[in-house]
Amino acid sequence: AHANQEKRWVLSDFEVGKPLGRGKFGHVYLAREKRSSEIVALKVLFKSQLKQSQVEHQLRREVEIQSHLRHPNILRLYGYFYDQTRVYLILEYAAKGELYKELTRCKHFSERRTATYVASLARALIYLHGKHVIHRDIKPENLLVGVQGEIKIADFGWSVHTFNRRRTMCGTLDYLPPEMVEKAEHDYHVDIWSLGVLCYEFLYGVPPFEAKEHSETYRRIVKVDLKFPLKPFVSPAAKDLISQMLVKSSAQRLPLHKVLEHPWIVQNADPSG
Ligand SMILES: O=C(O)c1cc(-c2cccc(F)c2)nc2ccccc12
Ligand SMILES: [Mg+2]
Repeated sequence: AHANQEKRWVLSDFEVGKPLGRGKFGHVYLAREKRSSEIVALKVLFKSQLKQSQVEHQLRREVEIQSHLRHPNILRLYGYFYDQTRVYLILEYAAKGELYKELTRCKHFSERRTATYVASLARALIYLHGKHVIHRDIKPENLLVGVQGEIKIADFGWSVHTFNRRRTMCGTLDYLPPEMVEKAEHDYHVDIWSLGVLCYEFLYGVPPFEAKEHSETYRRIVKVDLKFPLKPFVSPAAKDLISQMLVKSSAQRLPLHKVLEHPWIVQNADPSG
């Protein structure tokens, strides 16, 4: 099935506005679809760059996966089109932008804000896993914030359907669980590990296994060298949840539905998400 391509989109269907950000393969612009006046984010990717980086298949997979997903905490992909030199993705516009910029500004988030984000992400991951999709790249850079402050998972570039699990990886190791850094087979439990890393980073402002050298981060991950700083203060209940997610054996990690039932989440997450 095509990515809900009932309609053949063309660039002239849109009024293109200010740049929202730039990624490795091109820029994202604010845009308005002329007929509906709908505001969207138009992600423009250069074919030359995509070819050079050999990610065409990954992009097609990202489009195929994301276009079929419907969840309040997953960024919508409405469609795509391409011309001679570029591929365009028509994406939901997340009005409050990139979460990592907010985390940098605030240094760290409160327990209530963190628990609300973690609960929303757990629900989104339950939905994703229910569709046999693992994201594999859950990190602040891939999280956006909607106009109501709700968190949205974006960038499905590394997501896969569970049957074809690829072991190639790039970028920071910080979020990868032991089985991925050890290049063992891996499954949807990887997203539970990354959610635990995120929860820690939201509360402390730094990821749990951060180190100067890649080799040191690798050692800390495979050893699950988890330490909780004295500052900022974080409740024992929060540490308990993190400790139950950052478990080396993937099958022993707290299942996502149990994350939603954890006392710290129940007591701190805003039900509206
Ligand atoms: O010229 C093309 O046919 C073309 C199509 C697509 C493409 C087709 C569907 C979905 C999607 F996300 C991308 N990506 C490309 C990347 C590099 C060079 C050419 C192409
Ligand atoms: Mg990304």
